[in-house]
Amino acid sequence: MSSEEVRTSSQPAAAAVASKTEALLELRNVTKTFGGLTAVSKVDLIVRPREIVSVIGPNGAGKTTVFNLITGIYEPSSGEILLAGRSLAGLSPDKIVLQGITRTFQNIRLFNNMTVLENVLVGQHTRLKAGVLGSLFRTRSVVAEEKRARERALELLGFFGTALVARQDEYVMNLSYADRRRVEIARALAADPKLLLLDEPTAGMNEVETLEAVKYIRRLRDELGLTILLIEHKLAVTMGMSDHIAVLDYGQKIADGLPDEVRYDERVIAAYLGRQSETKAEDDESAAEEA
Ligand SMILES: Nc1ncnc2c1ncn2[C@@H]1O[C@H](COP(=O)(O)OP(=O)(O)OP(=O)(O)O)[C@@H](O)[C@H]1O
Repeated sequence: MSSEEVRTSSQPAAAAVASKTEALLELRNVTKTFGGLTAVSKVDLIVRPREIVSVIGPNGAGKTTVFNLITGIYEPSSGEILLAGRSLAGLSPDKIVLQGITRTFQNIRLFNNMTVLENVLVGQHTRLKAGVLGSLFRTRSVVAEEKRARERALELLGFFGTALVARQDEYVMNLSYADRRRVEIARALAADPKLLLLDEPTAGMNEVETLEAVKYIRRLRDELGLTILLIEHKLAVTMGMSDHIAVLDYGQKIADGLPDEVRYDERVIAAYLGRQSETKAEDDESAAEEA
């Protein structure tokens, strides 16, 4: 698929005004080490409201670690992460969700033994007020809150059309891969985020499903006003919809710019080609060993 095919509707919208707008998310000189390994090294990143920003890079470049740092799964070894100017230091993942950051995962993480609707309801739990006593005695306010939560969950499923609403009582394990990705996004939306992190939202999808995903990611920004940071391996997808693209290699940010700037950046080309030739050399070595 060419980037032209993906770039079907709006051009990156926020880039023109980006330099004048305050950051929603800011990484300042963020480093994460695991023992002797530096997974993320002195990374700066700015994501402004209503931007779609991609983080790309070869395998092992540090992309997922950046997501885990933003969502509080890991603490930076040094540096700072701010949301709307406020540091997220020391906040647990739950508290970071309450600040307005939610995510999806590279390997879809849904509760397979729960229905589509129940999975989306789980996403709202951080926002529900019912305490233990209220839930036990099912007070009127708890019943009303549950009703509102179900309505909201159905509304979120409806964002993806009528198909998932019709299958609200189906176990998620019976859904197609593409539908499970949609349910995971609906669950992330249920916590009412400002910033949505999508970890490889089109992984495992065919070309038609990928184009569909590109459209709804744009709609998340255009209709729900969300800011989106995504990791994506399909370069045509990122090139077609990103306001800017940050490129990581061995934990360092080696480029950050408009799609066309990044596409022709010599360091970026070298990083991708370098890793490919490493992989090829490893393949050749193991083939030689096997022979
Ligand atoms: N919990 C951890 N403990 C030790 N090393 C880790 C841990 N998490 C990540 N790493 C290492 O940090 C580096 C960056 O990994 P990361 O998963 O962030 O890369 P990535 O760019 O997301 O890769 P991929 O595209 O393959 O998912 C790798 O060398 C990885 O082995």
